[in-house]
Amino acid sequence: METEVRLESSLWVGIKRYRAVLSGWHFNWTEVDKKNRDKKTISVPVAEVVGVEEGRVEILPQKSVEDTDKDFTVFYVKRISSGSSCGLLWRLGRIQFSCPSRVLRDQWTKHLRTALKTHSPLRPNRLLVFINPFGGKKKGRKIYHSLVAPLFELAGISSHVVVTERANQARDHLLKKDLTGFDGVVCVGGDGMFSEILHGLIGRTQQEAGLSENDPTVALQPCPLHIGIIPAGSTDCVCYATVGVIDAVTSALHIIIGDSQPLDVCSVHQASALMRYSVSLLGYGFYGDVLAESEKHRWMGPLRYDYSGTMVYLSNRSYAGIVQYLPADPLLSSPRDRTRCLSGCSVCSRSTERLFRHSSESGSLYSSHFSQFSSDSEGEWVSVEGRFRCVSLTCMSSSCPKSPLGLSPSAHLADGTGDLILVWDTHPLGFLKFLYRHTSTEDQFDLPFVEVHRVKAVRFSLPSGKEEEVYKETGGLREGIDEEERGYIETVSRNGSQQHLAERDTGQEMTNEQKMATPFLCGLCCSKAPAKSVWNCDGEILSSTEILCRIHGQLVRLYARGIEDGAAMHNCGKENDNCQMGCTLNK
Ligand SMILES: CCCCCCCCCCCCC/C=C/[C@@H](O)[C@H](COP(=O)(O)O)NC(=O)CCCCCCCCCCCCCCC
Ligand SMILES: Nc1ncnc2c1ncn2[C@@H]1O[C@H](COP(=O)(O)OP(=O)(O)O)[C@@H](O)[C@H]1O
Ligand SMILES: [Ca+2]
Repeated sequence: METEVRLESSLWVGIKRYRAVLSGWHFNWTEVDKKNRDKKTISVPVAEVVGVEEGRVEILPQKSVEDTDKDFTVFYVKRISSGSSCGLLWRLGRIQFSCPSRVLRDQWTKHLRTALKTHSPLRPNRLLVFINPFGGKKKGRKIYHSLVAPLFELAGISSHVVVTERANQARDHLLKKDLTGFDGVVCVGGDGMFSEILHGLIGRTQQEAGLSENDPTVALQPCPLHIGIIPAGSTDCVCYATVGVIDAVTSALHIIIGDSQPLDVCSVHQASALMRYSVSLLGYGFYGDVLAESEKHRWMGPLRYDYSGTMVYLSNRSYAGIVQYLPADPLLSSPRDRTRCLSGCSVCSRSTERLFRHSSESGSLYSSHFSQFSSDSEGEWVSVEGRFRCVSLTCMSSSCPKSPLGLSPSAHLADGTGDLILVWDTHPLGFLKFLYRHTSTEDQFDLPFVEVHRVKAVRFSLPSGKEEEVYKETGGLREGIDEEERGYIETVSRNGSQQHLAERDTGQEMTNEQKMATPFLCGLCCSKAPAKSVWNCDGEILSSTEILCRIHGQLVRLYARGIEDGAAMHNCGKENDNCQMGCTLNK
């Protein structure tokens, strides 16, 4: 058995004397001064020590080392308030110690390095980095080279950097090239870039395991490589929802110390073919239309979503559909329980135990999920039919700066379930209220035309023979719709729209380009409205409307640890009541 590293001695920081202690999981130092009556100690978990260097080392404005033989410098993670959000910003802390002798200095550096290896075994040595130079505000390259690369260098991480020249280059690289020697893959970009990495890594892992991604009943193999995200995109939802802030330095530090956050992934199938994977937003109706519209305005950068969101809202659409879902165990958690999935979440930990227990019992990590798709359990499916403003499925909260608590504030990152949000057709002001609540702590599910279900799988199809009907423009809509009434609110066929819709329903799927050219906003200027929307799958338009989705628990791992509750750590800099971003949820 390995013996516990313990070291304690007097050290100097400038002209002040400190008592420094390395024991168990912590390294701490306390000023030895009569005035320091309350014995203020700085304590750093060994796992959060970024690096230990001999001499007096500076890294800004550039790295310099003053090679003195009695000094050593410790770099560590320091937390600061992020201002508006509850997650905490991480910064590089630095302290230079002087020892009475060189022997003691060498003892300190040796012991600290040994402790570091023991307490954070997932630190990467070698990373494969993909930079999308065109994501978000087109600052990916600058962000990586000025903020991230110097930290990786300090931590002794070697990286192979690929600046992409086309879409899907990163995905193809991961599917085909030799990945030996890499501990993780880092993407510098937005949710679209993350999605490429996700597809590449999941695909590669299944190829090597000899598993078919097309079959929704197959228990997919979890990916061995970790994914790091340096946010440089438009929405950056995956980063925000797993770290709590959009900040390149914070994310780089999570990568360096080898944090590990498992993440649920949803596979989306049409008939028996895999279409895509999704982690954040799989949305039909409003979110599909916003994406289709926004593609025409890419030049606007991140603003394209606000512009298109407003235009699509004004076009006032709803769509008919049949949604079937397989509910998750209601005893484990609920999307309305007003808890939040934070760092160290107990619901997710129990889920890990459950998955591993099944794995040791049956030999396959996810084989317990098999039965859910067998014909015996078909009875468990629930089916609803009607007209929807939007149908959304998310495997996690999907919080982002636009919506700091997200699409489903109580969703869990790694519990093996997703939240299905059904927004039935309603009055435009009702829908605006629903959207607006995403920007505050007000419960967007507490509206009579909204339902949320925690699910393991979802099917969506179009009602047969209904596809030529359009919504009748009556003043009869209201927020409080009865159980029996909502669903089939009166619909009517119109001559003009029949022709328009028939064009879209000839049985041939349109290409993405055709879809983007579809006049989504025709509702603004004429009465024609398409019968179908499109699916927005993490920012990509799907080419099919009728789909089957299945959640795969903890299929990938990120270099992250979930959102740290700033208020709970007394580090947020704000009182609970003053933190707008939902700390109050945990009261
Ligand atoms: C009235 C204000 C309403 C604000 C409503 C905010 C809801 C935001 C939910 C966002 C969930 C985000 C899930 C993440 C999706 C991303 O994977 C994906 C790709 O991101 P990438 O381009 O960075 O690669 N992003 C998206 O698909 C973008 C979806 C964004 C929808 C934003 C809609 C803004 C709506 C503004 C409506 C305004 C109505 C005003 C009426 C007068
Ligand atoms: N070099 C490139 N040229 C064009 N598109 C790219 C390139 N690299 C990546 N992409 C694609 O750009 C899309 C958007 O990238 P992303 O980084 O998510 O930015 P944003 O958040 O602004 O959408 C992704 O779907 C990705 O596949
Ligand atoms: Ca989940």
